[in-house]
Amino acid sequence: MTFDEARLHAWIATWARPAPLVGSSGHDAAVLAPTSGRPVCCTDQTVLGVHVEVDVAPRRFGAKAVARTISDLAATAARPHATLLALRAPQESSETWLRAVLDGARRRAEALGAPAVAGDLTCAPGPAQLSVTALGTLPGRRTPPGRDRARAGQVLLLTGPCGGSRARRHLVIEPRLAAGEALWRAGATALMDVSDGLGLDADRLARASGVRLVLEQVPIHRDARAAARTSGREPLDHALEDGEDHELLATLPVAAARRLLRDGLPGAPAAAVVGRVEGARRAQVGLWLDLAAPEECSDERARAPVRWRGRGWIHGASDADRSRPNG
Ligand SMILES: Nc1ncnc2c1ncn2[C@@H]1O[C@H](COP(=O)(O)OP(=O)(O)OP(=O)(O)O)[C@@H](O)[C@H]1O
Ligand SMILES: Cc1ncc(C[n+]2csc(CCOP(=O)(O)O)c2C)c(N)n1
Ligand SMILES: [Mg+2]
Repeated sequence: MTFDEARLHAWIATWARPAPLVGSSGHDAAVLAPTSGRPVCCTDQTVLGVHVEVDVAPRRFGAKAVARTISDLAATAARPHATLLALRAPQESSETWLRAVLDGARRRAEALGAPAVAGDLTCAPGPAQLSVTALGTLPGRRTPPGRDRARAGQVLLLTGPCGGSRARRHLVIEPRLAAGEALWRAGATALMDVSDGLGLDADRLARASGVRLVLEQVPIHRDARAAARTSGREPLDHALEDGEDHELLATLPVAAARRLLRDGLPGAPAAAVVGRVEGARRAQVGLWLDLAAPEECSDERARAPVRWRGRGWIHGASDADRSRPNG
């Protein structure tokens, strides 16, 4: 069997009723029970050949699409509530494959606390694509976190090591939901997930906030060291440029960061303070690296931070100009 919307709808109708849904299943739009907290929403497209290899296991495709969307809720300190799944695939896709994509997505969504409440199916030539919209809630009244809210004097915290995600981790993303909420409650103002590369995303955070972000250490994932053995690139560059780590970057007061790390950040045992936030004139805004260990640097000038000039993932950029997004 190939793509047949009617058959797929009939199969979807057999799914268990999702908890947040109070309206009719299979209706034009899903009506949900009221929730406490402020509504939060985000959406991400996951495209075969762009975000996953074309021969990916279909359940993994579905699961990744959901997890990477929900990572944006984690980056907002929000609690997941529901998801919508929009699948587009070519006619020749087997029904078994299509069902597996949707089932992988549905199960991951359920496990992350955001059952799939609605969606859409489209048959069209070209690569398959699953677009996931997530709804969540932000508790309390505190100002929401924003990538534009880093302030001079804060420190930069990263929830885990980066790099080498393509080997495996990008398919099994663990959104840092508990850590995101704990960071925000502890006083983090800027929060962001690392999807396009630690360097590029930290640079975006710095520019959105109008500050100079100084990275003093880069926790390198063992997958980055493994990737470097065959890529000819440094493990540090893998950590700064690979992306799809889905760790959180946060800026917060130093005392709050120390307290959180002492008590343990939930779901993020390898979290660490990795840098500092400085006020800056316009020309200094962005990400800077200050990675030299003090004992290796008797000369004070050797410790002068250098501007980060690496690469990251920018859709539409060719390999040649994917770097230096901001001049
Ligand atoms: N088509 C669009 N319409 C409105 N806003 C958009 C559109 N595309 C992107 N944006 C906004 O631009 C900003 C950056 O988008 P982007 O998709 O890069 O998000 P991200 O969080 O950086 O990436 P990721 O989804 O990989 O975590 C977000 O605020 C997003 O909502
Ligand atoms: C087949 C294949 N090719 C390349 C990559 C790497 N990759 C794709 S998108 C992206 C950034 C995040 O995307 P977005 O900005 O859309 O959130 C990265 C690092 C992959 N995972 N699979
Ligand atoms: Mg994000």
